[in-house]
Amino acid sequence: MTNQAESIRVGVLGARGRMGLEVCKAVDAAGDMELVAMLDQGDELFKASEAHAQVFVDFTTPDAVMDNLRWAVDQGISVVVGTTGFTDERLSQVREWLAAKPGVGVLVAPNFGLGAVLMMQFAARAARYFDSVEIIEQHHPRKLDAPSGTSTHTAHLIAQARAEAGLGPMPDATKEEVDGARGADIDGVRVHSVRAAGLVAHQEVLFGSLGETLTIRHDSLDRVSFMPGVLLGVRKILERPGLTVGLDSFLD
Ligand SMILES: NC(=O)C1=CN([C@@H]2O[C@H](COP(=O)(O)OP(=O)(O)OC[C@H]3O[C@@H](n4cnc5c(N)ncnc54)[C@H](OP(=O)(O)O)[C@@H]3O)[C@@H](O)[C@H]2O)C=CC1
Ligand SMILES: O=C(O)C1=N[C@H](C(=O)O)C[C@H](O)C1
Repeated sequence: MTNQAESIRVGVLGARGRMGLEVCKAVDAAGDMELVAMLDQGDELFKASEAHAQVFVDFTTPDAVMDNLRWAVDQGISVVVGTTGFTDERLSQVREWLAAKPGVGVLVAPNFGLGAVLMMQFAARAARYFDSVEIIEQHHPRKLDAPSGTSTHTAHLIAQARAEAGLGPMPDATKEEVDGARGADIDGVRVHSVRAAGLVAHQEVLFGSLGETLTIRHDSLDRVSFMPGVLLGVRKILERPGLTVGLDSFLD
């Protein structure tokens, strides 16, 4: 661990998990950060305030993340969140907590892969030009949730772009003979979740119109792919009070 005067003091929640382990390594290797707390299931959160963490990074579970956030915001600690499960209701709740703590920032990013952020931006841009669009997300089989946070966020962006362009429902005469055969319906966009050994995190957005298709695909082949985005979030969150959703505005 480094200990420089200017270092950002970082605590990691979910530190023994797949992402948490990678984040601990990345923070430890970053010259401008100090890894001051590594906490996982069963550890007491107060240890992070004793360690004077300025920023928490949370990669835990959808069940755990809200309690962690509540605690951190109350303590005046900013948080970079990768954990999934953020509904509009949850985001409103976080905004409410932050309203009482004006200097504190929370970044909730469905995907920290820079390529994945671009994939979502490209999909939102393409959405107005095509009659049909479906999302196929593919992940490792130990993932706890489906559909993925990334696919849900992409579906919201696409639905918003289609609505702004005045597009109606997509053409689809299919009667679903077996429940789930057509995937989940998220804001009118079908999302198909694949889970298979060997995969890490992958997503295709398939657009179609008469006589043509466009496929936008992103692959995270290793969890190191998320680290530049996580470190960027840690560096910027202290200057961004309030709630930020998605890494996009941190990349400008
Ligand atoms: N935004 C992004 O770019 C990415 C987001 N993710 C998301 O991040 C989350 C974590 O993924 P992943 O690392 O693969 O999952 P893991 O299951 O490998 O890691 C989660 C860790 O959090 C621990 N944990 C559970 N509850 C608490 C708690 N209350 N306090 C502290 N730690 C706790 C778990 O312990 P135990 O196992 O004992 O329960 C586990 O060690 C998921 O929601 C995933 O979708 C993943 C990759 C990228
Ligand atoms: O659980 C994962 O692995 C991932 N979760 C996030 C999601 O649900 O979108 C981000 C990435 O896809 C990896």
